[in-house]
Amino acid sequence: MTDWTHEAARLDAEDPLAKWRAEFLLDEGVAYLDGNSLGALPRATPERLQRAIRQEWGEGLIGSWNGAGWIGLPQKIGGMIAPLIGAQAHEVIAADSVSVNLFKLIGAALQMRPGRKVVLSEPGNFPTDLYMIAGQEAQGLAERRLADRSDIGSALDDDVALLLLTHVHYKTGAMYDMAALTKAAHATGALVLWDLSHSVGAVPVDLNGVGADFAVGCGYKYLNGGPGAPAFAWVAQRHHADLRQPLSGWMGHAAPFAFEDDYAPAPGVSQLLCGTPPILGMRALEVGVDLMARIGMEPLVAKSRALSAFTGKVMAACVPELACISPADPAARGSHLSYVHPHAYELCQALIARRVIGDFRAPDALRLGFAPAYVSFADCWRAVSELRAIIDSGDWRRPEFSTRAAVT
Ligand SMILES: Cc1ncc(COP(=O)(O)O)c(C=O)c1O
Ligand SMILES: Nc1c(O)cccc1C(=O)C[C@H](N)C(=O)O
Repeated sequence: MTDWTHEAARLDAEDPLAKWRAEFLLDEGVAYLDGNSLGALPRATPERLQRAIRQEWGEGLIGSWNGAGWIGLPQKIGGMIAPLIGAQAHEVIAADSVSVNLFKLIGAALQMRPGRKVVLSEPGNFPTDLYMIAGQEAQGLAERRLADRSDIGSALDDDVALLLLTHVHYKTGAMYDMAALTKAAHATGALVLWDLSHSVGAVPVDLNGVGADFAVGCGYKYLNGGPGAPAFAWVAQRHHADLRQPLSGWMGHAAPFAFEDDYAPAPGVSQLLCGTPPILGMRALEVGVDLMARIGMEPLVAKSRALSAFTGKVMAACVPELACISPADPAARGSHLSYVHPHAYELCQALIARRVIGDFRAPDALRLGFAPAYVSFADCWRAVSELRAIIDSGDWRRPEFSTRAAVT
C-alpha cells in the first residue's frame, strides 16, 4: 500500500513554492482548502492596514488622497493585476464587486452592439452572473439566453450581443477553452465577457493573446485581498474609445473635481469607477496582489495542477465513494476539485470540525480548493485521510453536522 504521508512529505520537500506559506498568517493546525472562496490573510496585511489607518488616514487626513496616492490606487492595483491575466496595465482597474462590474460591462457591451439584445450564458453559471443579465433584462435592455456548455457554439447567432461565461466553473472547476469560444463569438459578431473569479492567480489567462473583449475577476479569492475586497475589470484597449458604461458615477467622470452638471466619461477603464473607492480594501488587495505578482503565474499554475492531481489520485484510491465531478485533466480545470455525495454537507461540517476547511455547494458537492501559494501536499493528504476516518467512524452522523449555517 502506498504510504501517502511519506509521498506528501516528499512532494512538499521538493515544492519550490513551499517557502511562500510563511507569507500568510495561517494556523499550522488548519488545512485551509477554501482559498477559492476566501483567500488566506497575508502576513503583511495587518501592518499595512495599520499604517493606512494610523498614518494615511489618522495623520494625513484628506490630504492622503493626493499625498498617499489614494486617488490612483484603482489604476495602480489594476496595473499590478494585468500581468496575471495577459493584459496591459492601463486596461485593468480595481473597483467595486464582481457583480457590479458585470453590470457595467454587460451594459457597455449592449451599447456597442445596437440592434442586438441577447446575452448568452450557461445554466448553472455562478448565480450573480445570471442575475446581472436579468437586471438588464428587467429594464428592457437585454434578453437572457442560456445554453448548455456543449451547445454554446450553436446558440451563438447574430442576435447575440454578448457571450458571458465564467472561465472556471465555481462548482465543477471545469475550465472553458477561452481562445476557442472567443473566436466562435467573434465569428458571429458577438462580444465576450469572461468572469475570471476562479481563474486569476490560479490558472493561465491570456486575455490579449486570445483577443477577448471584457473580463471581471474577484479580489478576495486567489488574490488574497480579504473579505469583500475590491474586484477588477478589464477592457481591451481597442474598445476604450467606444466604452460607455451605465453606472455613470462621479469618480468615472473625466474631471470629477470640476463638479460639472453633465457627465463626461473619463478615458479608458477609469470610466469604470463609479463612487469613491474603498481605500482600506484597496490597501489590503494591494498586498495580496503584490504577493501573487512576486511568486509569478507560472509556478502558481504548476503547483495548482500538482496539488489537484495529487488529491484526485489519493481520493480515488482512499475514498472511492466520493464521485469527482471535476474534469480529470488538470489542464482542463481550475484549482479546485468537487466531489458529490448524498451527505456532502455533513461530511464538510465534520471535516471543518477536524480543522480541514473545504466548503459545500448545494445540493450535494464538497469542494476542495488548492490555493497554490500556501496549500501543501500534506494539507491535501490530511483532507483525504480525515474524510476516510469520518466515513469509517460514522462521525458525520452527529446531529450538529446537519444544522445548516447561513453562509456555506
Ligand atoms: C464566478 C463568480 N462570479 C462572481 C462572484 C461574486 O462576486 P462578488 O461577490 O464580488 O460580486 C463569485 C463569488 O462570489 C464567483 O464565484
Ligand atoms: N463571496 C462569498 C461570501 O461573501 C460568502 C461566502 C462565500 C462567498 C463566495 O465567494 C462564494 C464563491 N464565489 C463560490 O465560488 O462559491
